[in-house]
This record gives sequence, C-alpha cells and structure tokens, in this order.
Amino acid sequence: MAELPWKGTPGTGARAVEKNGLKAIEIQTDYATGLVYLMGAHVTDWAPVGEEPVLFTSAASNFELGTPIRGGIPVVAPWFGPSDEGLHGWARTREWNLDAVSQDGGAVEVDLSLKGEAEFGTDGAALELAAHIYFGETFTFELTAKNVSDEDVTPELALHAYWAANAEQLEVGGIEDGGVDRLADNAEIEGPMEKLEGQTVDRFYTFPGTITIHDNGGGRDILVSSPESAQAVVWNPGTSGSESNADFENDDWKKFVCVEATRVRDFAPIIRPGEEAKLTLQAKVKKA
Ligand SMILES: O=P(O)(O)OC[C@H]1O[C@@H](O)[C@H](O)[C@@H](O)[C@@H]1O
Repeated sequence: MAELPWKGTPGTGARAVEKNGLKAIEIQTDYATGLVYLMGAHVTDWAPVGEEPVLFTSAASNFELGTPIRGGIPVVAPWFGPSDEGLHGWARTREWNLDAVSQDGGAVEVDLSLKGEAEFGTDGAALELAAHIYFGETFTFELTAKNVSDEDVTPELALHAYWAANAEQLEVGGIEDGGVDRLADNAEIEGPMEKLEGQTVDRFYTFPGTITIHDNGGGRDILVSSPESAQAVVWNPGTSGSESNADFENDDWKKFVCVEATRVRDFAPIIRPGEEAKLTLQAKVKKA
C-alpha cells in the first residue's frame, strides 16, 4: 500500500487501502473508525468505537471513478441539484489529492484538495476545493472553496450526509421553525416533520444551532450542526425513489435520512477573487 503523507509523527490509526476498486484511507483508532475515498473526498464511514455505523451507504452503490457513490457524505459543489452537466456538481466524482494525514491521540485528521480545471465545466477554472476531515469521537468535515479567478464566483456548496437510522421510527428535532417543500414548488411547510412511511421528502428547513436525528430504532441521537448553513436539506427518496434508482436497494429508504448542510440558492456564498468560503458539518452521537 502507498505511503501516507504524515504530517508530524506518523501514527498507526490510518492506512491507505484500495476499497471497492478505489483509493481510500481507512481509519481505526481506540476511539473511532472511518473511511474516506479520494474520489470526491467522499467519507462513507465514521463511528465512535462501539457504535453502530453512523453513515449509511447503499449495498447497491456504484464505486467507479466518475460515478457518484450513493451514501456517506457526498461533497456537492459547485452546483446543487440537476443541470445539463450532471447532478450535484463535479467535485463528487473527481479524484482529489491526498495532502496530509495526522494523528493526535485517538483522532485522525485527513486533508484533501481538488484544483478545478476548465474542462470540469461550470466554475472549473475558478475554484480550488479543500477538505479537512476530523475522525474522532466526534466528526467534522470542513469544506473550503477558494476563488482563484479574477472575477466573483457564487458556487453552491453542500455536504449531503446520509445518516444511518431506522427511517420509519426516527424523528428529526430542531426543525420546528419549518421550511419549504422542494417537491411542491417551495410551498411553505411547518415543522416538525411527519413520520417517514415511504413518501418522498425533499425540503429546505431553517438550520437551527443543531438538528437532532432521534434514531429511536437504534437507541441513540445523532446531533448534526453547521455554523455556516442557514438551511438544511432533509431528504428521503421514499419507496418510489429507492425502487427507481439502480444505485439503491428497494428498501434502502428505510435505512437512512439525509440531513444536509448547505450554502445554496439565495445562500450561496459570493467569493471575491483570492478569497474563500467554508462549509462545515459536525456530528456526534449520544445514547438516547
Ligand atoms: O445524488 P444523490 O445522492 O442520489 O442525491 C439526490 C438528492 O439529493 C438531495 O440533496 C436533493 O435534495 C434531492 O432533490 C436529490 O434527489
């Protein structure tokens, strides 16, 4: 296996692996386990030791350079949603550069970067992306987009996390202020969210300090926060979305809910030449 670019004293908590045919870094310490693919800086696993997986990845997902992984934490940039150039931007399916790995006690930190290229499409020549990922008893993903062009850019950024939980038994706490329904022309809706029973849910909710996924089936709470995200996307594909997508098993909708940190639409950052914008996603797990 390839040598890791250790920053500081090399540790034993991270190793370079090939997983599902793709390059990845596997983390295993006394405190946490994790996995991040170089394609997309895509984290598919994080869990404090002794805890069930906190992220969901579909057993039917593709693992191929240039094709999205369905599950984990897709990095969405520089556009959110469908476009002629594809769904959710070019950052997710390109191989990122592994810049550094460091270990301090039980936490492993991984730095990756992706220098955009004109051939990537929209904003390809303007952006350099960086990911700083902290795998410890808690989890942090910090995405940075730097504008290396000489004009303002307004990229959309999202960290599209798939949280593992029994969807039929979960409740999403903290979204009582309501939001808008993306499937009903952004009609206003009140919180809290109704039970997931196989219907497709695709909403923007006001992001309070913390959103809590009450994983009642797993006897735990997953606490999600993001200082920069004004709006959280809450998404579940439901029965029809699982059955119609070859990258999902038919009943996958029962196994997760997406609660995503976003800076999109009216909240997309305006980045001046030479400046950067950040989007952070933090998570921790508490026994309920
Ligand atoms: O590309 P993925 O991982 O299948 O996710 C698609 C979904 O991503 C969500 O972020 C969007 O709100 C949905 O509209 C979209 O269907």
